[in-house]
Parts: sequence; structure tokens; C-alpha cells
Amino acid sequence: MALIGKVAVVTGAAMGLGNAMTRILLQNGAKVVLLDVNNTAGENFQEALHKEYGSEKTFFFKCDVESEQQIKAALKKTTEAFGGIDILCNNAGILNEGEWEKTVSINMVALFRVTYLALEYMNKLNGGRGGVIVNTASMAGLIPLLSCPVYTATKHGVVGFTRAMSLASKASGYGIRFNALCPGFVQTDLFINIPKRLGQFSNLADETLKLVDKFKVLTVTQVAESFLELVTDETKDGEALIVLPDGTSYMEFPVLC
Ligand SMILES: NC(=O)C1=CN([C@@H]2O[C@H](COP(=O)(O)OP(=O)(O)OC[C@H]3O[C@@H](n4cnc5c(N)ncnc54)[C@H](O)[C@@H]3O)[C@@H](O)[C@H]2O)C=CC1
Ligand SMILES: CCCCC/C=C\C=C\C(=O)C/C=C\C/C=C\CCCC(=O)O
Repeated sequence: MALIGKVAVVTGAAMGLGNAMTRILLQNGAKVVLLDVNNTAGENFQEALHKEYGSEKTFFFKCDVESEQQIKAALKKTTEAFGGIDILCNNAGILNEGEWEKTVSINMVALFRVTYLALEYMNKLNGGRGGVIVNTASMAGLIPLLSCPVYTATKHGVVGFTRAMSLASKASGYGIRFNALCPGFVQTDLFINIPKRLGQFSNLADETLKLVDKFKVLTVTQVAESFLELVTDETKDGEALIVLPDGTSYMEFPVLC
């Protein structure tokens, strides 16, 4: 799928992985709508992008993905400004085992809601153009991360939702591919600030650090390059792409029926 002229929406776009996804989409010719709850970081990033790519290619909306009203308003304005939505990147996420209900709310409930609201514009059955939805899961969506049970559960939920939506889309004719991105540890604020967010599992910080030593840490640019494959390769649908510093691979799931 060529990205020239395509319209992408990225949640959690101001920082970290979302920032790198936004950049790689722009570099490949897409227009990008940035959604983020952090107004200062979002406005600063938009200003930088306007200087680099011109003011026609991006705009930023302050949007908390937990707010149905704010998502609806952002998607409506996106469609009014750019004429439709071709690519949705559900990337906003947190890791906070102390505030575990909020972790479930942002990583899973909000991701489901943003997807359903975006389908109203993207689904070919609703007059949309079809396209692709990439959900940022994690290696923790495939293998348990011992110090983060709730985070692990949310990311397993994202992988399951993505795969089921892919099947629903194919069976119903939405014209939308669904893929999950599953990176290991990535050098972002989320990763750096973890030790104080393990809550009752803070005794397992050292065990977690051993995993970090074993798996090593990715840059956001490495992950964005793999993300681009899920967006552009039309053969990828219902996939979970594992991204680690020594390479990428597609998860092989059991086939029972
Ligand atoms: N950093 C890592 O090691 C890994 C991160 N991930 C996932 O990647 C995604 C992005 O994480 P990072 O870039 O690492 O984190 P980050 O903390 O650097 O960036 C997350 C962005 O999401 C925004 N955000 C948070 N809550 C939001 C909300 N309610 N509404 C809208 N925006 C919100 C933040 O303001 C921030 O700009 C998350 O889903 C995370 O679980 C997956 C695997 C590894
Ligand atoms: C063997 C299972 C590994 C599965 C998980 C691998 C990576 C997952 C990364 C994330 O999704 C979230 C990022 C960080 C995880 C949490 C802890 C890192 C601890 C860092 C520290 O204590 O300094």
C-alpha cells in the first residue's frame, strides 16, 4: 500500500513510539493527525513537523483516548480536514501496576473504543475507503512479563482483539487489515520510568532488569521501520510482529480449526 496522500491517525503521537511512527508515515508521503493527551508535547511536535513538512501535512488535537467525546470530535475533524481516514495507529499506552485500572482503561478499553469509532469512517460497509489498523501491543502481549501482570493482560488483550477483528473484517468485507506490533523493550519515557510504576511488584524490579539485559533495548526508529511493514505490506493481516534488537519475526499461533 503506497502511502502518498493517505491519511493516518496516530494516538499517543507526541512522544516515544508514536512520535517515531508519525515521522516515518510523513517520510513516506502520508498526512498524519496526531492525537495525544499531552498538549505541550503535542504542540511542540506539531510545530517542529510544520517546519519540516509544511503545515498541510499534519495537525495535532489534544485528545484523551479515555474520552469518547474527545475521540469522536477528533475523528470528525480529521475527516472534515482530510476527507477520510486510511490508517489508524492505536499506540497510546501506559504501564502502571499501581494504577492498574487506568492501565486497563487506556491500553485496552480505549483502544477498543477508538477502533470502533474509527470504523464508522474507515469501514467500506459504511462508505469508508478501507485501510489498515495497527495496534501497538508488546512482547508482553505474547509472553508474560513477571513484574507487570495487568500490563501483560492488556497487551494479550490487544493481540487477541487485533486477530479477532482481522477475521471479522475479512468475513464481513470491511476492507480493513488489522495487525499488532509487538516490540520488546524500547528506549522511551515509558520504559525509563518503570521502576516507580511496578506497584506491589516492585520487589521484582531486579528480575525485570535481568530480562532487559537479556533482550536488550530497541530504539524507536528500529520499531518504526517494522511498524511501516505492517502498514504497507498488503499481505499482512491478523499478524503479530515481534520486534527485537536482533531481528523481527511473525508470531506463529496454534491453528485448532
Ligand atoms: N517503551 C517500551 O519498552 C514499549 C512500549 N510499548 C507500547 O508502545 C506504546 C507507546 O509507548 P511509549 O512510546 O513507550 O510510551 P511514552 O510514554 O514514551 O509515550 C506514550 C504517549 O502516549 C500518550 N498518552 C498516554 N496516555 C494517553 C491518553 N489517555 N490519551 C492520549 N494519549 C496518551 C503520552 O502522552 C505519550 O505521548 C504503548 O502502548 C506501550 O505499551 C510496547 C512495547 C515496549
Ligand atoms: C520474557 C518476557 C519478556 C516480555 C516483555 C518484553 C518487553 C516488554 C516491554 C514493554 O512492553 C514495556 C516496557 C518495559 C517493561 C517493564 C519493565 C522494564 C524495567 C526497566 C527498569 O526496571 O529499569
